[in-house]
Formats: sequence, structure tokens, C-alpha cells
Amino acid sequence: MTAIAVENLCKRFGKKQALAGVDLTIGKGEMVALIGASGSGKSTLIRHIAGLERGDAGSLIEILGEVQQKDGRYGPKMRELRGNIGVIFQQFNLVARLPVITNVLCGILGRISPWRGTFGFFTRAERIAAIEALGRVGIPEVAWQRASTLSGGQQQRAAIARTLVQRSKILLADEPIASLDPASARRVMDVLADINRSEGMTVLVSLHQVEYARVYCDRTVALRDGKVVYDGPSDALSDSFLTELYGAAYEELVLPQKLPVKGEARPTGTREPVDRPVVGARKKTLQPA
Ligand SMILES: Nc1ncnc2c1ncn2[C@@H]1O[C@H](COP(=O)(O)OP(=O)(O)OP(=O)(O)O)[C@@H](O)[C@H]1O
Repeated sequence: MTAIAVENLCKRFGKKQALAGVDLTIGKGEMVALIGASGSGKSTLIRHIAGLERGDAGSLIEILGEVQQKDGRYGPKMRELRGNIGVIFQQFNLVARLPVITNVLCGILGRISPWRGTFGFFTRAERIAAIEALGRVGIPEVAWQRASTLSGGQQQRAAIARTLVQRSKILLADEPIASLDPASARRVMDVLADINRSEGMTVLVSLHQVEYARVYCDRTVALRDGKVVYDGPSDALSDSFLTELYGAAYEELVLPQKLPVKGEARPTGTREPVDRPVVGARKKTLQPA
């Protein structure tokens, strides 16, 4: 079944054509990378799929088989569909002065009465679910710390825990690792891949570096100037093919140093990658840094 269907999505900001007729279909349970140079339209596309922006006339987006927006108008099931979509951003979007658990519990605000949300009245079962979600992303011990005391990678994992508590079926991640060091970036990508596999959550993740797409996603969609210029296996995105797609801008999309995969020579100072004991692991395995 289709999780996300985008048809002829166009968006103009003044004179700038940010999206120019994007067609994209993502099946339930897929984990797809979205790559492109700066300004190619990745965030704009994700914001539309999340229902945070409306496209121009002629655009259509369906989520889980229901019209989310058409011709710049939201469909009747918009509110319900929003509940099915979790979004994480480069800037984590946590409330810094609140405990991590409260931030994670924000994931259920769409499902509970406004007064409970306003007064922060959460049941014991909900609090347990939040701590379990933090356990799923590997940081249960930080539940009672203020969000501001967490590292960037921990904050991003807390944001992912919030989408688990939300019980979203689709996770949109807009450059989730752009501001993280390589080790934290890999942990966050590991968590995304893990919840994709074990929860069957559909994941669309925009990435600046194609190496992460090659390692974590079977399929990559590449944007250039608001258009899809490639949609296919991530393995086929060789450096020479990327140069063909992007010209000089391709350098923006590759890491100066390749990511280490098992069996390959590693940069000095990094550990030997180890296989994670995950049944049905999709692709090459990185070290759980
Ligand atoms: N609200 C807006 N108003 C005006 N122009 C916008 C707006 N949002 C995006 N744009 C423009 O649309 C184009 C696509 O922007 P977008 O942020 O989607 O690109 P991106 O691929 O996510 O880039 P980056 O990797 O740098 O985040 C850019 O030229 C940007 O300046």
C-alpha cells in the first residue's frame, strides 16, 4: 500500500520556483533518502508532505490513501493525517527548559483533550510509554533531565522518541544529522533504520551527504532545482553519476572522507565496525559508535 503519493507538486515563492512538478510515490514501510544540493527543494518538499505548507494549483498529495491536499487546499481528513506523520528537524525542536520526558509526551498531545495537554496531566501508562520510547532510542536514563542538558545526538533521539509516542506511521526527517558529529549522526541513522525495520514505519529522510543514503536506504530520490532528477537504488549513485546529475555542486553531496563500512579500510582512530544483531538487516552495517 502507498504511504505517500505526491503528484505534480509545484510551489512558487515569489519569483522562485521551489518545486516544479514533483511526482513521488513511497510505499508503506520503505525508508527513502532525499538528497540534493542546498536550495534544491528538500525542505520544501518535506514541509508539504507534512502538511505544513500548501502547494500551488494542480498539486496533489495523498497520505495513506487519503487526500491531504489538492490544488492548494487541505483535504477533510487533514487533522487525522497530521497525527499519522511525525516530523523531526535539524534543530531538534525540543523545549530546552522542560524535562526530556515532557518533551517526549508532547507526542500524544494530538490524541488527548486540550485541558490535559495544557496542564501536563499525563497518565502513568503514558509516562511509561514515553520512557519505553526513550529506551527504544537508547537513552532511557535521560528521561528526567532538562532537554537543554542533552548532546545534539541525544536531543535528536529524544525527538524520534516523541514520534514513537505519537504512534505516527510516517516519519519525515528533514536533515536530522546535518548538525551532528559523525558518531552521533550514525547513531541517529541507526535508530531511524531500526524503527523502520522493527515498527514498519515509513521513513523519508533528507540528507546532505549521499554516503548515508547509500548505507542506510535502499532507495534515493535526488532533487535538483525543485525537480526529481533521480529515483532509484542508492547503490547506483556513484560519484561519477552524481557529477553527471549535479555538475560542480556534487562536491556538496559527498563527505570528504568515506564512511567506514565493515571490511573496508578505516580512517585512523576509528573502531572496527561490528554487526548489529538485528534480524533482517537491510544493508551494509556501520559501527554503532
Ligand atoms: N518561505 C520561503 N520563502 C521564499 N523562498 C523560499 C521559502 N522557502 C524556501 N524558499 C526557497 O526555495 C528554494 C528551496 O529551498 P529548500 O529550503 O526547500 O531547499 P533545501 O534543498 O532544503 O536546501 P538546504 O539543503 O540548504 O536546506 C530555495 O531557493 C529557497 O530559498
